[in-house]
Formats: sequence, C-alpha cells, structure tokens
Amino acid sequence: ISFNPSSQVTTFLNSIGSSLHITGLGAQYAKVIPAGPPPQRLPVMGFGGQQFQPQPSGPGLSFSNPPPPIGSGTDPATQTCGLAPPFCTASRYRSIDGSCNNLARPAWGMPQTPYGRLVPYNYADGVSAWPRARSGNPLPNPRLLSNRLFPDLNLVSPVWNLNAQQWGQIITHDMSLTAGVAQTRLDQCHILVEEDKDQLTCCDDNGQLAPDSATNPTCAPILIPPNDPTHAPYGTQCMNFVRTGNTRDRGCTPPNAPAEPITTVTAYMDMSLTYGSSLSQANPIRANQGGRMVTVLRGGREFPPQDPNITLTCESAQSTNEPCYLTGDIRTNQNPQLAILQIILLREHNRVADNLAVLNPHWTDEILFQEARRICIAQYQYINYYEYLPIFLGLENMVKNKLIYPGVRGYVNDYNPNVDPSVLDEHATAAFRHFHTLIRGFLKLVSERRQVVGTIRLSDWFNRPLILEVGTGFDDLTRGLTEQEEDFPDQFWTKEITQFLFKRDKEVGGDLRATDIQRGRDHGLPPYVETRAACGLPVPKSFHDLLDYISEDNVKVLQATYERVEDVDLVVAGSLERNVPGAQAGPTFLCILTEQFYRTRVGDRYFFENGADPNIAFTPSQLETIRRGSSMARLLCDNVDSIQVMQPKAFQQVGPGNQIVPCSQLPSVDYTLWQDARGHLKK
Ligand code: HEM
Repeated sequence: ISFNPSSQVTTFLNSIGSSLHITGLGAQYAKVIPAGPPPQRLPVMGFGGQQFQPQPSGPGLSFSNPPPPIGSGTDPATQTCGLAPPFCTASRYRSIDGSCNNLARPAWGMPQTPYGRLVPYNYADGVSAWPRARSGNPLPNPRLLSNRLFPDLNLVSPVWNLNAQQWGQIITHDMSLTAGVAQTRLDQCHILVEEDKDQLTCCDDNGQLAPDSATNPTCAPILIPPNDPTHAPYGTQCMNFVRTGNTRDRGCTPPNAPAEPITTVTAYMDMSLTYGSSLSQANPIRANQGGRMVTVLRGGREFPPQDPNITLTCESAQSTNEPCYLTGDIRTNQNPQLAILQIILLREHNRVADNLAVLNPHWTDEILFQEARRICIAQYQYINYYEYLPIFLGLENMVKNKLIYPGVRGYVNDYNPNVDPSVLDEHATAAFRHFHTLIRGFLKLVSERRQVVGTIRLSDWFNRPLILEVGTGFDDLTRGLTEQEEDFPDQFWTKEITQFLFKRDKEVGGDLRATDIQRGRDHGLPPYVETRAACGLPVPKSFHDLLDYISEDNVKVLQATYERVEDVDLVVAGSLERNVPGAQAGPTFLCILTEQFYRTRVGDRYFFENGADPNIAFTPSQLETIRRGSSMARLLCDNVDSIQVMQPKAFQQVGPGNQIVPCSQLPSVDYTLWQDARGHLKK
C-alpha cells in the first residue's frame, strides 16, 4: 500500500469544501451565561520569527475551514457550548482552561465544547438517533464484533516497550474526555464544573438491565449475545454504557441540528491532566508556595494529595485509607502505569519549580508556578512530537506533513490562527483508541539490575493505585514500563480489557473493544468507507475490495456480520487495516492521526517552538536546551528515586544502539538559562 497523506488530505478538503462547522450556542443556553462584553479582538500575532519560516502548507491547512466571521451565528468563540470568556488579555502564560489561546476565537480548544469533525454525523435520524445499517436494520452487536474480530493472542512488539503504549494514554488524557451525563453540573455561578465519574446505571453491576434502560434516551447498554463464551455462564445480560453528553442535552444546538458530543478537558497539548482544565480543578492542587503543586510525602517520596471521593474515584479500593490520587484529571487512578506517569509529571513540575526558585529567589509563587508549568509543557511537547509520535506516525510521514522539523535550530513559526485545535471525534473515538491494542494484560516489576521480580495482573489493579506504594512497587513498575515489550499493533487485544475490564471483585468484567465500537456509534461517527473517502483513499465498493487493505479472514467475518460494506464501522475496519510501513496504524487511522497532530501543533499559539511573540517565546538558547535536554529517559531518571540507569531511548527496548547508561550521562535541560538577574519577571 502506498500512502501519501498530503495529497490525500488535500483531496479531502476539496471533497467537503467548507461544510465543517461547530454549531453554536442556542438561545436557551445563553440565558445562564452572565452577560459580558463581546470578545475583544486582539491583534493576532503574525509570522515573523527569526530563523525558520515554514510555508503554511501542511496537511491541516487543507482540512481546515476558513473561520466564520465573529458574530456570524456559527462562530465558536461567541457561541460555544462551554463558556466563552468575556474578553482576552494578552498573557505570557496559557490559561488553565485553554481560553484565549486563539485570540480571535477564545473558546477554541476549551473544555465543554464539541469534538471537531472531519466527516458529518451519521445518526439514523440526522439528529441523534442511534446509527443503523443502510437497510434500517440494527448494526451488528458490538460485543459479537469484539469477540470475533479482536480475540486475545499474545504477539509482542520486537522494538517498542510498554512505556510507548502507556505514554499514549497520557497524551489522550491531556487532549480529550467524553462528557458523562452526571460528570458536569452548573455551580451557583453557572460555571460548568467537572464532577466525578458517571453515575447513571443502564446496566447494573451484576450485568442486568436497569428498568428504564430501554426508555432512558441516555442509555445504550451493550447487550450480551446469549452464546457469549465469557459471559453466558454468568447470565450477564449487558454491559453499562451511557451516551456522551452533547450539545443538544445542554440546549446549545438548534432544533434538527445534529447532537455534537462534548469533551470536558482542554484540547491543547498542555498537560491539563497535571494542572487541571478549570480553575476549580487547578486551585486545590496548587501548593501556593514556591510555585509548587500539592504533594504528600510518604517514605520521603512525593505523591499527589488524596482524592476526597475515594469510593467513587478508586472504586476498587478496599479501604478509605488506601491511596487514591487527586490530580488534574479524573482518570489518573484507572490503571497503575497511568498513575505512575501522572506522578512523574507532577514531580517534574515541582522539581523544575524548585530549580527556578533557587535561581530566582525574587520570583513570586505565581511566577514560579507559571514558568515551571511553561517549561514542563515545552519539555513534554518536545518528547511527544520528537520522540513519541514518530514511533506511531512514522518519522518520514511526520516530516513530510510538517509535524516536526528534526535538526532545526531556532523558532518554527507555523502557528496558524485559522486552524481549529479541537480534538477530532474521528481521532479520539476511533483512531487513537486503536492503540488499546498495545496494552499488556500482565505488568512486570523489574529491579535496577533489570531482573523481573514480580508480575501483576492488570484487572486486579484497575482503579486501585495501592500497588504503587507497596514496597518498591512504584520504582519496579516504572522499570517494567521500560523493560517489557508493548503488545503488537494488530487486531489481537488482551482479554484483560475485553473480558475483565474494571471487574473489581467479580470474575468477569467489561469489554473495552465493544465499548469503543458502541462509543463510535453513540457519537455518530462516519462509516469506514466515508472516512476513507474523506482521506482521499480508495473507497471500497464491495467487501471484496476490502482485500486490498484487510486480510481475507477478516473480510470474511465482516461480510458475514455486516449487510453492506457501507455499513462497516470506522472503529472496526480501521483497526483491521494492515499497518503502513514505519507506522503503527493502517492508512485510514494514519490519515486521521496525522491531521490531528498537525492541528494540535499549528493551532496552539503557545507551542514551544513558536517564536513569533517575544512575550511568549522561549529565548533561542532556552529553546535549544529544551531540545537537547528533554527526553523520556531524563524524565524517568529525574523523578524516580532508585532509577540510576536508563536506556537513552526510553520508549524503545534495550538493544543495540540503545544500551543502558548511567542517568548522569543523559543530557539534561540547563535551567540556569532561566535566571532572571535583571528581574524582568518580578511583579
Ligand atoms: C490500560 C490502559 C488503558 C485502559 C484501561 C483504557 C481504558 C479506556 C476507557 C475505559 C475509555 C473510555 C471508554 C468509553 O466509555 O468510551 C478509554 C478511552 C480512550 N482511550 Fe483508553 N485505555 C487505556 C490506554 C489507552 C492508550 C494507550 C491509548 C492511546 C494511545 C488510549 C486512547 C484512548 C482514547 C483516545 C480514548 C477516548 C478519550 C475521550 O475522548 O474520552 N487508551 N480508554
């Protein structure tokens, strides 16, 4: 298969013209927003950097629409389903909620706004009804599809380690979170605040349908086929599934316009999972001293503060005394490896803040916090774009499509205020979820001499981070991330997430693959063939045509399960395509991922390589030290006490060209370049 995203992406735009738009806030919702002055249009910073001036011709530009004029009625800045700020002031620092990153459209990328879309909604009634086959019949049962097409087979990656898998979940949680029905509420000032987990039961803990599951419009429980190999013996009828909160639920969509699912965290790659996506999330986790975030010391090591709502947040905890972490993201405790990386990012913030405090004793807590945050986000963006993403999207593909500029010196001024940084639904609900395939069911604990000293079963530790604080659990599991292979990117999924997800004390549990398929339908994602068309890829007209990109065995199952090729779900067929050489996804998902990470980069005014605005930009020497000194390996070395040695490429297994070295040999960021002797930042 040959794949050329640039040209395909261009074809895509030509095919849809400017039909994409985010529907705005309806009159009903406007009532609850305190009236404020209209958004002030600050001059948008143009290009004008010092050294490197890429032509604005990446893939995203062809996908993006020209923005609607302010006040046109469809302008997301004035009419989002979140809360557009009344006005923007020029700030050196990102806001916590992503507002005012785009000065002309201050609500772009904010929490409580709809996911972006490449292809129009596919609801049965064009508004919100559950998608159906072209014939009007129901689509195939998602649990059946999961069992037939995504069984367990333990094939592992020969190159990449589990850290590569796990870091992907960090990026995911930074960029999007589907709105749960009970997840948000309006507080007394009519501000949307995030609550804990979804509390609606459409199918109870014993797998039995709730009495109103058929009539409650927010319920779409996954039904278990009677001959289900895992669940039939237990008499399970269903798995819980609650539809994502959308613009119609919130009264933001005009009658007859499609319901647009809402995401509740900032879309930007801004470490919102560490800092929070709203002030109500951010304030309680700031220490308000020395620029630090709140931590508690146990055994001389820093951990996040305790979540006051342990029974909801850490549902598997067996006592309220067990650790349950409160961070910027409500999913932190979901699995042990995720919690580890969250803690490492938190410790990194405090480490950087401490360094800055020594260099700049005159800086206030606020300056120390914001400067440390800004540096940490830059290090993290560097790791994501230059170390992590090339593994999944392919280095050549990324360079060709202007997602990265390896070897560049100085600024890359490719910020484009017309690019909407929203997270695409096709990305969050289909393409990026494909990497659930990489998850391993058993996690290794590894000693400093890289010997396996134990193994834990994933489903024993969902929503129960206690294991990190038992003995040397934290450090051993961290080394396990770097030592253990990630699963192979293929159609085989560990049954820890397809048969035992969140099982708690039960013998069997949920199914993440079936959930992904159901979520795709919930969001009215376009069918597979339409997405291929949008990407400019050849469009199959029959099941037989699928053989060009999907194996014969899989095509047979698709043909036996779906009525027509046009009915096939994007989530399903996208995950069955053969991988593009050098990447870890097939052509359709690679097209979506490439587009997303292009937008995430050029739609972010604060992207670390952007030097157009001197008030925001790093100095050239600061930028160079971030590039030279940031790495996944360094992040682990700096924040895990007993890790003294590491392989330099910490997403890759140890091997030729990637041997373990003392941490002291790894380059690091030179923070002395932030010494502010002249007191520029003194307030
Ligand atoms: C043990 C590891 C993981 C577990 C247990 C897990 C579990 C989940 C669950 C339960 C959901 C919500 C499903 C729904 O109700 O729709 C979800 C969503 C998602 N996951 Fe994972 N996941 C894991 C790792 C990953 C990784 C490695 C990636 C990507 C590299 C990823 C990407 C996503 C994405 C993009 C979403 C949708 C986010 C949103 O917009 O709400 N996950 N995952």
